[in-house]
Amino acid sequence: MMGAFAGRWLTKQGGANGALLALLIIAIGMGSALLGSPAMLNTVTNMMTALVGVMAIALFSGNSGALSFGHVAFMALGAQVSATLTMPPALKAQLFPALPDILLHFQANFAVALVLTAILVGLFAFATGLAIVKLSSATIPIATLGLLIIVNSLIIGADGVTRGSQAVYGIPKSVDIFVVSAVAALVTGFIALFKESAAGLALRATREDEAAAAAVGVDVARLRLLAWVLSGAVAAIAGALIAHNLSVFSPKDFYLDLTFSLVVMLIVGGVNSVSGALAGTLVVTVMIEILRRLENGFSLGVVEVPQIFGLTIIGLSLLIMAVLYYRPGGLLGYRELADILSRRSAPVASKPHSVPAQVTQKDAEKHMLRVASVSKVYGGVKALQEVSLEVASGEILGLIGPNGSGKSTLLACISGTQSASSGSIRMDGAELAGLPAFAVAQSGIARNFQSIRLFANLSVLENVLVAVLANDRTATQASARHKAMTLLDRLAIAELAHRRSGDLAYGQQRRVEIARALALDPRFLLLDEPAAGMNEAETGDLLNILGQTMRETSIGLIIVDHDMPLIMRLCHRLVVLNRGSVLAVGAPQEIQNDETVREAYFGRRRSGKGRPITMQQREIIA
Ligand SMILES: Nc1ncnc2c1ncn2[C@@H]1O[C@H](COP(=O)(O)OP(=O)(O)OP(=O)(O)O)[C@@H](O)[C@H]1O
Repeated sequence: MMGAFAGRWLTKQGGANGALLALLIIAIGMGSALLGSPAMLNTVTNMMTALVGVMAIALFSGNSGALSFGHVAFMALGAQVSATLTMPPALKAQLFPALPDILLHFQANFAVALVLTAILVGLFAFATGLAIVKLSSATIPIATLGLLIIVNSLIIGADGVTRGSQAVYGIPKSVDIFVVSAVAALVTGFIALFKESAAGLALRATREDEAAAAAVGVDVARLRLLAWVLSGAVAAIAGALIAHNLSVFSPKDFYLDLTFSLVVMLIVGGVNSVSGALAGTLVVTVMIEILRRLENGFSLGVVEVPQIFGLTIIGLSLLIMAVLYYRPGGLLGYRELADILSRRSAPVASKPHSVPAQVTQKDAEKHMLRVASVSKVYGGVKALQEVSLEVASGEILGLIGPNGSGKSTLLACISGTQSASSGSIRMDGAELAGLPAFAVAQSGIARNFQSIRLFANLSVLENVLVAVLANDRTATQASARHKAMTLLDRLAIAELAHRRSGDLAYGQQRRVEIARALALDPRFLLLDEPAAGMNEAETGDLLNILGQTMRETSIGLIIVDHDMPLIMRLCHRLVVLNRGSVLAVGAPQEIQNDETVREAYFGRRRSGKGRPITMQQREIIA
């Protein structure tokens, strides 16, 4: 159990990057303790507490792609809770008159309080996260800002137990440069590990494309909730560190100003990189120190510049605008310290593993996918009307029909990307209609998308790894990598494994998408125009790959394509859709000679209604 857990969490890259960043943080902390002036020591201590807050936001926002303005609320709660847990009862009685007796008399040391604070605020994050993770990446920032405002108001309102808007003082001073450096190093190392873990990788896939991630079996909401809770607990630790460093705080210390500074640090360094979060914190801290000194007025030789009110905040605003304009990905973009030190701007290709020929075990068991009377209505558009079809293991079913006849909609309904308005979709008797896309994928139905939807900023290997890890809970990172490399080798793209998938040529991207779908070990594969945009040679290669896959596995395939020669050569049976209904079903030769199909196409042409028939459609009626 522990072995499997570690196998999914620990990666060489995450470990190396985490260790490097942790060492750097310890070096900065120890360097300032040994060599720095008291003022510098103070600045570095404050920077380390801010760093823990920045890392908390990086954990959620960097991996999920949804920016949070609400984490300072968890910091406020962290400060409040750890102060309450550590202060002497007599002082608590004076400051918090309405505090329940049990809390009044409970007094823990800092280490115990820190753990309890992380757990309690983590539970609060869980409760709030249940709603927040259901929102889209575009609406999460505003919802999290709302959370900050609500928590701030609640803290001020509950003055009997929080001291309201007044300062809480007398908090034991338990934090020095050594404590804060150790905590910051641990937190940063943990977040670097999380980023490369199975959960972190899947979360980064959802950042790139939620629908595509769900289609390979990733439960987006569950992973976002995990990251939200972990990051809430880390933010609470940051708040506790601030309280026990300064010994005093008030709610205004944990509000919009701090939120703005932390978000600036994160964006300046690069929200998608843990090393970037550290770099941003260093750069912005130095800048704040300089601007604060200049804010009170300074001399430029002959010219005396007077006090400039708000210079610090103006400077930070200009900095963030400049970074967003010149380097939208922040100083480090997607790069990590470990990549930079090994001089890799992007990971380089490695030799593929020696791989067995067989990817998926040939399954003796026969599976059936049955679509019965499925309809789909979009507003006033009846995209599908009472469509029924079935496909068996090992069968290749071609789904053809004019543009807009409902082919993509049918694939979307089967895969759970869209929910059918009515009807039933059963695999081996189990109802799939109504299941979310990730559950349909996990039950054994894989798909590609008509317009390619790769996780563009992940490597080719990572694209496939996400799918392997999401569908095999027992897979370790090592075993999943081996399987992913095997699939890439099968698709003849193993040498591209470490390239950023968004940089590949169209035909190569199509192959990555198919490898990613096969990584689910699917019982049925739904391919929507897999040959679109490919030249003749690429289409021929694809045909060979699909043919070989079908020979070696028992996958049932539904393929949509306008490339009639490909459909005719590949498919055992064809279903023709027309205006959302099944027009004909039969062997390719029968369909070619089918009067209804011929009439439907001729009819459309003669009447002049609808779109003109394509060259490929002309072939079917030729
Ligand atoms: N999200 C949507 N909202 C509204 N209407 C939609 C939506 N998706 C598809 N439609 C409509 O449903 C009908 C079927 O579209 P669909 O994309 O399934 O056809 P298709 O056969 O796959 O076409 P093509 O061959 O061009 O890909 C069309 O009239 C289309 O405009």
